[in-house]
Amino acid sequence: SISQNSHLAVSNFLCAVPSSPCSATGTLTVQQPLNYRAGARVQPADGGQLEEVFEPATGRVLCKLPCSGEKEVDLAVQSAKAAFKIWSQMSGMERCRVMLEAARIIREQREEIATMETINNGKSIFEARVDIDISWQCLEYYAGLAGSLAGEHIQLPGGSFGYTRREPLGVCVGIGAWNYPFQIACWKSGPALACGNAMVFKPSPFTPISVVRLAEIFTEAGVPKGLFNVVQGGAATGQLLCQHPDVAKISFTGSVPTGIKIMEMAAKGIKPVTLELGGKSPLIIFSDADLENAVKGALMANFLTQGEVCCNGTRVFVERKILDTFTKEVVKRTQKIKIGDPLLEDTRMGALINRPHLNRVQGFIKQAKEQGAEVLCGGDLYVPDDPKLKNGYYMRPCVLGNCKDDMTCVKEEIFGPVMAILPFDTEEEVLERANATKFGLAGGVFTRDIQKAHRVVAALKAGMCFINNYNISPVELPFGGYKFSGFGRENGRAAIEYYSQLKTVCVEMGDVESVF
Ligand SMILES: NC(=O)c1ccc[n+]([C@@H]2O[C@H](COP(=O)([O-])OP(=O)(O)OC[C@H]3O[C@@H](n4cnc5c(N)ncnc54)[C@H](O)[C@@H]3O)[C@@H](O)[C@H]2O)c1
Ligand SMILES: C[N+](C)(C)CCCC=O
Repeated sequence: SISQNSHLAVSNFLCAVPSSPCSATGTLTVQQPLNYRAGARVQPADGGQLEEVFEPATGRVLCKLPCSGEKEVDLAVQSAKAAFKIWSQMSGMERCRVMLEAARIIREQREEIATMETINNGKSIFEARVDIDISWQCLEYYAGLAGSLAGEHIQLPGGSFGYTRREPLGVCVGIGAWNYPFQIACWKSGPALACGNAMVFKPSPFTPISVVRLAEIFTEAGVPKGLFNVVQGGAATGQLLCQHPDVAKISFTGSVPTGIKIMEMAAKGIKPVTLELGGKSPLIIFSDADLENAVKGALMANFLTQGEVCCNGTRVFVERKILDTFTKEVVKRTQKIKIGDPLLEDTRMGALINRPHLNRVQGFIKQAKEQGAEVLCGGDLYVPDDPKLKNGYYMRPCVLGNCKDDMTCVKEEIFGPVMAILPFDTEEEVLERANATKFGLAGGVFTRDIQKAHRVVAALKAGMCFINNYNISPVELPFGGYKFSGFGRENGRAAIEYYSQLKTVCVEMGDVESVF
């Protein structure tokens, strides 16, 4: 069971006593407006096109979202600029106190935020609670670092010296994906605010709701009005943000094609970027692994958030000696995953984000079959008995056997609940195959041989590697990709590098020795 995982234990403890649910599936009324600027919810100054926002569990329209234009984007950036002047002058300890208060409020509102996230994203409430816990832990962690951010003092000849100052960048733009809406906003705002920056955040137009609550929480915690703003919209709004001359940095989470466009725009303004992009990560199971843990790990690596997870280990390489035993057990457990109303306590898989995405995932499975893969379980649409869920976007989690490395289902990111099992014979062979991908976000290995485990992860060309576990998220550990999966890091001390800049000061204590 998922509760065996020690990194989820804190969350599970809190899960045991949920406060009364704020809303049931099919009933949430979205609080409007959804833009947030200068410390308040605002209608966009030039809201143009309306986007429909869906509740994945039921398929109903939750609200219509006005996409912000140039004027609104500029107002949000100006609001952030004004707040930056105040926030950046505060001491790290002062920022720490405000951020700790924000973390406390998130904890207090955990059930309400998790419910909102579940209704808008479709993931199970069980998982949404874990996401919210990771979110407040992130703010707590960076609050802790805020007070200790410092430069260096360097002695030079004759009593002269130099020192470095770690300074904020200014107005940072955060652009998020729809799979972890609240958590992505915290992973970006945590280090950004700790370093003294202001932020304008644009969530995915599919999941615009919970981030506005984060903005309200920051205000309630005491940040200067305008320090964290939310601008709603899709690609056009995102472009306006990236191209704005007063934006100092862009932190993006999303797909590789959009990441490329973001980098092009950033290049024109010489703006630093963090790119958290897609993946097709390998999970390697050796025959000496603890089979029970390896099976659990494979499920964790593939089926969280309906498989819509960037770092999923979707290429599961299994040493041939244990292929049949492992596969049988994985299939058995996958078939037992409880699908349905994501707000029910025992549901472990909810609905995919929207109908086009569900169709896309189904298309990958159809193509996999055409290319010779065998569907060992699932892959078909799931229609829950509850009539209110009949238009939701559900499918049964799928395990594919008889996979080959050149199949589309093994090469491309599916971003759905589809695991591909691939046999291997030797360590050398599996490493070669595991690294034969344009992506490099994550990777994992299950083995009882400690030397082999470290040798294998050292050879994996991926930014986030797991030994004998998968997809846990301690906020203390840096997270980010190699190759087409992006660059820059979120979480851990490493993220500070990406939200600050070093100023060097050289101090002369003697006379100037001029060459002229
Ligand atoms: N590495 C990570 O940490 C991580 C985490 C979550 C998701 N992802 C990746 O995200 C992808 C799924 O998310 P998605 O479908 O929302 O991705 P996406 O690239 O379609 O959209 C991501 C965000 O970018 C915005 N956007 C789209 N076009 C833009 C443009 N031209 N300029 C500026 N902004 C633009 C979108 O509105 C959205 O807010 C998957 O590939 C997944 O692997 C990566
Ligand atoms: C919290 N997880 C499961 C590690 C996911 C991180 C974000 C990727 O989509």
